[in-house]
Amino acid sequence: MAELLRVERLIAGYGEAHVLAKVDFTLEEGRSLALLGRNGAGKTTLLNTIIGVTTHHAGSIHLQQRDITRLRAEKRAPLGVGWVPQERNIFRSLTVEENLTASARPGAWNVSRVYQMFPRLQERRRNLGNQLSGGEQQMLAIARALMLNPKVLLLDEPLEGLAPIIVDELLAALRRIVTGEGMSAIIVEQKARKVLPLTDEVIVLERGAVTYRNTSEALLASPEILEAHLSV
Ligand SMILES: Nc1ncnc2c1ncn2[C@@H]1O[C@H](COP(=O)(O)OP(=O)(O)OP(=O)(O)O)[C@@H](O)[C@H]1O
Repeated sequence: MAELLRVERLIAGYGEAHVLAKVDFTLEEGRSLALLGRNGAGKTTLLNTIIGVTTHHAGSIHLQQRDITRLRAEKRAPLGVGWVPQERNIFRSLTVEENLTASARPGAWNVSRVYQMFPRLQERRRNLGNQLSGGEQQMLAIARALMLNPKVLLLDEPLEGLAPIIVDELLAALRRIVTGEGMSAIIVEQKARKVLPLTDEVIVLERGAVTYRNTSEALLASPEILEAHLSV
């Protein structure tokens, strides 16, 4: 399988502060990665560094062999870095459908395909962003990122703060997106047992460094390791 993303000896943070300490990992095309770690471990900082909004200190990031380490954030999205931030940056004063078409790029994902993935969004297509429930907003944030037809989708705690029934609905959609449609993805999550069943691989961050990597299946089968790294 072809290499999609390669992060090497990456040191990054905010201003002078170093949050990531020599992070290394690779992601192949069509594969998905769970990014786990306790609060403050640096998960969001790693996603922010891949999208290009932190201070780079050392190391490199390659997307399909292209060095994007020093590329500005706005140049990375068109190259295929799709981002679903924790705060779900939807346009609250636009309708669902306007949100979807506002920044769409041509490709396999279009409005009808994302409506198939999220039928609730089709039902709500004329509603404004601010009229949606938290779960619907999260679906819209993911759908908007898909409309950019990215090469890799970066999802920052997509299940956070949602009711259990919505969590299950979103997990089912994410499973279809990453396993059914073969979308490459990195999913940051606190709830390891929710995200491991739908990802191929996992890395655990502790104090900005990768302290564990394996297949998701292997980590799920090792409760003692889950406990040691994550206290879950
Ligand atoms: N904008 C910022 N400026 C300075 N330091 C920051 C900033 N954002 C985060 N940090 C610091 O970077 C470290 C890692 O935070 P980060 O948000 O990446 O962790 P996380 O693993 O995503 O945690 P959480 O699960 O709580 O979101 C923390 O010590 C945090 O205080």
